[in-house]
Amino acid sequence: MIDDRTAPLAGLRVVELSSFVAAPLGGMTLAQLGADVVRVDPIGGGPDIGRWPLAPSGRSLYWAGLNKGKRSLTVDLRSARGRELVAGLAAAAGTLVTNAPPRPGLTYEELRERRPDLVYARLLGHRDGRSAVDYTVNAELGFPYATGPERHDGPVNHVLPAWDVACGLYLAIGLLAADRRRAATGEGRHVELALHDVALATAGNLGYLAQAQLGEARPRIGNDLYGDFGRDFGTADGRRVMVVTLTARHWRDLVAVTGLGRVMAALEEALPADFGRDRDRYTHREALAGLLAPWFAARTAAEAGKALAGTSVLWSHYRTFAEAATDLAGQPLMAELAQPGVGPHLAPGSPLVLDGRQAPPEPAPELGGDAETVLGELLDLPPSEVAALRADGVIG
Ligand SMILES: CC(C)(COP(=O)(O)OP(=O)(O)OC[C@H]1O[C@@H](n2cnc3c(N)ncnc32)[C@H](O)[C@@H]1OP(=O)(O)O)[C@@H](O)C(=O)NCCC(=O)NCCSC(=O)C(=O)O
Repeated sequence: MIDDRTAPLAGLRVVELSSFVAAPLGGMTLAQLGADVVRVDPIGGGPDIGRWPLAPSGRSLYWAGLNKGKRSLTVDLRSARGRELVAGLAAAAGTLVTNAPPRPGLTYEELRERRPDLVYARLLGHRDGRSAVDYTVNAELGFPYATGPERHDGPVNHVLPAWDVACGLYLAIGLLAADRRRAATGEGRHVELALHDVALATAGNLGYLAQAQLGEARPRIGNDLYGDFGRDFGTADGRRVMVVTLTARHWRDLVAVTGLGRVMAALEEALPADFGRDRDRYTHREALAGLLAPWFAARTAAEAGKALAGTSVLWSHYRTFAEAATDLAGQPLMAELAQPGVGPHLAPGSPLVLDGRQAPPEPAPELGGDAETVLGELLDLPPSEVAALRADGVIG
């Protein structure tokens, strides 16, 4: 159970009209900090209800993973009665988070009439309201042309939906900032965030867009680290190790552990170069990698790891998801979760550690499974009225 120490948002109620990654992650982040988050979906589920990966039962592991610790209500959002019910819930909760296109009766302007101090946080694709997903935003901004093997011609997509993740967290921050202001002044707020803006801001914050404006093309460099020395090496047992040096100390340690001090010193003198400097390590990365590769090739991954473990060098074995899943029991973030429809498995709680404590994972709700408690607590509806709404097809 989430306890007081790990639930600083206890008392905050949020209605979430969402689907896919970003907005559900924002809502889950709030729930993991103790907020009461009610996800509202169309009857039968939103567009993400069956999204892969699936459990053998057919239940979506993606949906279960992104909706942990929430309550669920399903409503006929196409009917005026259904939307009226959701508007009442949003007004009662006082806070709404959404990435759905606004429906009549559920726009900020309409809801604010009912609840003047409403905090309404909305994720858009683009600023102007056009839809977008991580893949399309990425394509628009250049990342797929800077990703992948050096001699590859076309774009390379990334499997990590980075903008969705960043947006979910930004959405939670924006909502909490508005809620903080509301607590001080009583004012509500309309918070908007666009997936495209988050990606554009990040590309700008990292200097990539400034570099392009100044006329320099960012190269595609495979698994190499841009601007310093980092790449993968093959080991004697056919595995691969990622090695990164970011400081002069990391580089000194890598040279020492591989016994290449004299060779590197001779190369520095001959070039000339100073491998204590990041730009020199980057410029001469092919030569450096060529000298280092035999050390890795002569060792198993375990032997290389054992030698590197005592140094400041940043490194890791490459593993598949299947391999990473073999030692989850040792991770303090993970705890056994009895997820209905999926069965017991190890799932992450909140990565935030508060006074040394972490909120463990809570199961995702059964779709539509909390109608009685949600409508009873937020709208004071007795069970007979909830049953009537269900009989009329207004709720699922
Ligand atoms: C999520 C979207 C791409 C979905 O595209 P849309 O064209 O809006 O979908 P459709 O109209 O075809 O949706 C079919 C029905 O589902 C309803 N619908 C659509 N989106 C939602 C959400 N978020 N929640 C609840 N219901 C929804 C929609 O009203 C329709 O209902 P009826 O009218 O009743 O039929 C877009 O809404 C969008 O760009 N949202 C803002 C940005 C965003 O969240 N992008 C995805 C991030 S996650 C991501 O990138 C990823 O997972 O990958």
